Amino acid sequence: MSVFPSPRSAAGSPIIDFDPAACCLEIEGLSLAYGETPALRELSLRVPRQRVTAFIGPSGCGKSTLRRALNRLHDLNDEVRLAGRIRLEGQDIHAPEVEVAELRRRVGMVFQAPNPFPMSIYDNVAFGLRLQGGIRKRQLDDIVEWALQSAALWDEVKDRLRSSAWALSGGQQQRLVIARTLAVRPEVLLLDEPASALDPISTLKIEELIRNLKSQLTLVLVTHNMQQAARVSDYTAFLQEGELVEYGPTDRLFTNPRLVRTENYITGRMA
Ligand SMILES: Nc1ncnc2c1ncn2[C@@H]1O[C@H](COP(=O)(O)OP(=O)(O)OP(=O)(O)O)[C@@H](O)[C@H]1O
Repeated sequence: MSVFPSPRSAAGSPIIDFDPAACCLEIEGLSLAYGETPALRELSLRVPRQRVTAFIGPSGCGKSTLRRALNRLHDLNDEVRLAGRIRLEGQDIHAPEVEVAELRRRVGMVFQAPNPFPMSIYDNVAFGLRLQGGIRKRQLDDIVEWALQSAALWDEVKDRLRSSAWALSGGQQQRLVIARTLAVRPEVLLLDEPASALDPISTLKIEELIRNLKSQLTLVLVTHNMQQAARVSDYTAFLQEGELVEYGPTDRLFTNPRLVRTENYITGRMA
């Protein structure tokens, strides 16, 4: 296809050969272009279940485009052309029987800037559950508490659940947004630079939370911050110009990269 002139690296697109049974997401030959401009080029990788996988790479390499593709946020952009396949637990996310709203419940997303809704702490967390309907008040209370506990926020807010979410600090707001996302029981949590707007202490709390959450679900972390990727992720995918350059266990990729392009990036020889 002419808009995807895929200049693959000499080493080819390296795939870690995870057993498909251990994978939550499988991306196969994914290419995506905005009009005539390619953003992802024949990208293939498997994201293992209940692990943290980081996508790193220079600005414009396609990290956010890939993250958006994972829960079909490009659907309404007529300019976008997509080829290849993404499977969630073995099912093609573009299959006609897949409902986009259900896909987005299963693949939750947390953005760079905390975006609590203009309502109480409780109502923020209950929001998605109320939309689903059919939940009794007592059950809702339990899930709100569980989600706030899971997001390591319960102790700080349990006495003011009816206060405005906007009265929380930035770090608390981001944990509230994570609680709101967890409340609908996603299988995957996509985090796009989740701590970049936060102070160092709030950042450490978010990082600890990410590490703890992998006992419950699969996490994908999109970040510019290589130290953060090194601290919290189990696997790291390095992207450049829309191509997957190298993918491997985080410890190995940062200490012993296989390709010069990766080494140049992680040692700061390339912006
Ligand atoms: N909505 C869009 N329309 C057209 N081009 C886009 C759009 N979004 C991204 N692009 C282009 O696609 C390429 C990849 O962008 P993307 O935002 O995915 O990169 P990124 O690695 O997330 O960058 P950053 O780290 O700066 O956020 C870039 O060339 C960008 O200009």
